[in-house]
Amino acid sequence: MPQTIRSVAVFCGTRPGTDPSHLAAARALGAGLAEAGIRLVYGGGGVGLMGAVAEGTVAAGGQVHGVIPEFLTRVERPYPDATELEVTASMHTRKTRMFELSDAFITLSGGLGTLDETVEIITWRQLGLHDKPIIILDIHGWAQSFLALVDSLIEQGFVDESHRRLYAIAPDVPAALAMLQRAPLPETAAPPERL
Ligand SMILES: Nc1ncnc2c1ncn2[C@@H]1O[C@H](COP(=O)(O)O)[C@@H](O)[C@H]1O
Repeated sequence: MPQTIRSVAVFCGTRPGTDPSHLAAARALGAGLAEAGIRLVYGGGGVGLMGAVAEGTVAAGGQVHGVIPEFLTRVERPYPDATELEVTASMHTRKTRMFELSDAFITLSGGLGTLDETVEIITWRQLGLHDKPIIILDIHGWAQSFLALVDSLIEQGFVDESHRRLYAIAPDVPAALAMLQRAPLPETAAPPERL
């Protein structure tokens, strides 16, 4: 019997955004992961959408593993009820640990940090460093400007058209959860020294 996804990293904002649908999606995603028996791995913060996704998971009885660099603990204020909170020495270690701990990645809405995390995990897949599913949630049109940028880069000959298949777009949380449940457990992942 094929193994399924057990642990998912969620990338999302330290702010809630102006439209309430982002916060609602964060809570629903957290709860949906818990109900599917999937552990949430995330940046450890208790603020904005990060806090909401963790709260959604814990409220539904799920497991939360936060990974936060020491220097950000005063700014992103760790979510107090996480099952586990790992404090790293640097941003790089945080990213590497989140990568190691996760079988798949979901991007929820967010700002520049969320974009950085998303683009990095896509480019690691482009480089063959892993084959873990990457799902981008398009809540309230959040992903549209990113998708338009990729279209423009393809049109200008800087990105191969096939690279659109490195990630999937989900219109809402139930669609993202359904994609996760259909995904096989990835087999390939580079050792941390290659990242
Ligand atoms: N350069 C960065 N690399 C990785 N993660 C980052 C970076 N800058 C900020 N972050 C983290 O991303 C999340 C979300 O940040 P938003 O800017 O609110 O999207 C947060 O944990 C940042 O520490």
